[in-house]
Amino acid sequence: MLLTNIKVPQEQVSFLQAVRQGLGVEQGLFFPTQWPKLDIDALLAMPFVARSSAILQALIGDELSAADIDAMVSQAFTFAAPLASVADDISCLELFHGPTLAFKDFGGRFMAQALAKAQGEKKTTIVTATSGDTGAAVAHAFYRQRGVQVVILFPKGKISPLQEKLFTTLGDNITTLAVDGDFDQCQALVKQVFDDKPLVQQLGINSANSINISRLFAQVCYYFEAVAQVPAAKRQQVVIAVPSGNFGNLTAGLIAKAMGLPIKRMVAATNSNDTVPRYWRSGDWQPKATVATLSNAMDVAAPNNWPRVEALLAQGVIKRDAIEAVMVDEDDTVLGVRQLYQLGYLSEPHAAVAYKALKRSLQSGEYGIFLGTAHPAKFKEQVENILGTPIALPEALARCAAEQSLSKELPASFTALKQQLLTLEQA
Ligand SMILES: N[C@@H](CCOP(=O)(O)O)C(=O)O
Repeated sequence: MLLTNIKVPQEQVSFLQAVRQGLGVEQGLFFPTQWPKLDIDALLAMPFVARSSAILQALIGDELSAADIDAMVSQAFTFAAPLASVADDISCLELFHGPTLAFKDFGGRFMAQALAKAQGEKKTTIVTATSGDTGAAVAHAFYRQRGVQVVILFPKGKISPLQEKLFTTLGDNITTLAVDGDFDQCQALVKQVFDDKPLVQQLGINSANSINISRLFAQVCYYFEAVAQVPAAKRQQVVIAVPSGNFGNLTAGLIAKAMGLPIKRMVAATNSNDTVPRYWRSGDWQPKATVATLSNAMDVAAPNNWPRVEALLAQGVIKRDAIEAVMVDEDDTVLGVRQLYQLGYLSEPHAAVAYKALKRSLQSGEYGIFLGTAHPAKFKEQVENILGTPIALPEALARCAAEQSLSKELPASFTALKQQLLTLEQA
């Protein structure tokens, strides 16, 4: 399967080249122009890992053997994505049963497998920006991997304390930089690194953000797993609400739909950082300064993956009415966490945003799924404040909670970042 640079379509690369390179020229994202059509009923009858391997084989093509892809998926997807019933015809797809308790484990771990195939042990420096969950997933997926240095940029003081502890306490080949700025500045810095060609060459620069297509392909698989768990009689009525920040998760769902998965509608749920819902209404792309919210991982003003959504629309494989864009403010987020708790379901602000957006969108006869992108305990303080009840820590969080953060501070400046990267190379 060839991937095309969305900005510079003459640049076309294979899957492994896209994995190796990360970003195309002029900061263009790689994306396929065609989508494989699959036998959906046969796929939905398969177990998760075997089905995911079949999906990824169809997306990647014959550049990797079926046996290789099987092995990669078996190594990466070692945890489940269960659908938890919350109310009549509403369920939460729980994507937080991996090692870092967030949906990013699917993509981060699969990318580690894909990069090993693409690069072997060739020296690589993975520069990644996080607004909360990507950082930990990437750090754990590449921790102590030979030949790989990971540098994670996060907005200082703007992610939850436990999200931060999960990746800033590891050390070894994981360097973490607390940037004096917001997530968008961190992401812009990562992209700027790709523009410095001598630096890219010298350090073997890559990114494990959803910039890298392997991250997104992996995420397509859990949408199939969601629909596979819906009662057969309801499968043509599925509406999925996605807590959206950088819009990789929504893009992965739309890819699944483009491949034939019966998803009636996708609801892009944002917090008050509502560039997309405003754009969807007005046609004006007007990112505003980021505001800090309870759902901090979605505090993104200029979602990186939006050009990929536009590409799917331009390809004609996704119709405009298949996407609804809904903003959920802070009061409604709090209400969502409380209402879910009253229904007997412990949740957290990101899932609550998706739940509230789903409730606004869902019509009679439809079956609603909202994505549970992170474990509630990652937002212990916020959830305890909202519910007034103590939240127990799973082992992964309890282990790192007491450890010392090893982060260094960094101004939001490319020169300062470059200096850090070069210092790391000399160490
Ligand atoms: N919400 C993300 C931001 C980075 O998104 P990515 O999908 O491009 O890695 C986070 O939690 O870090």
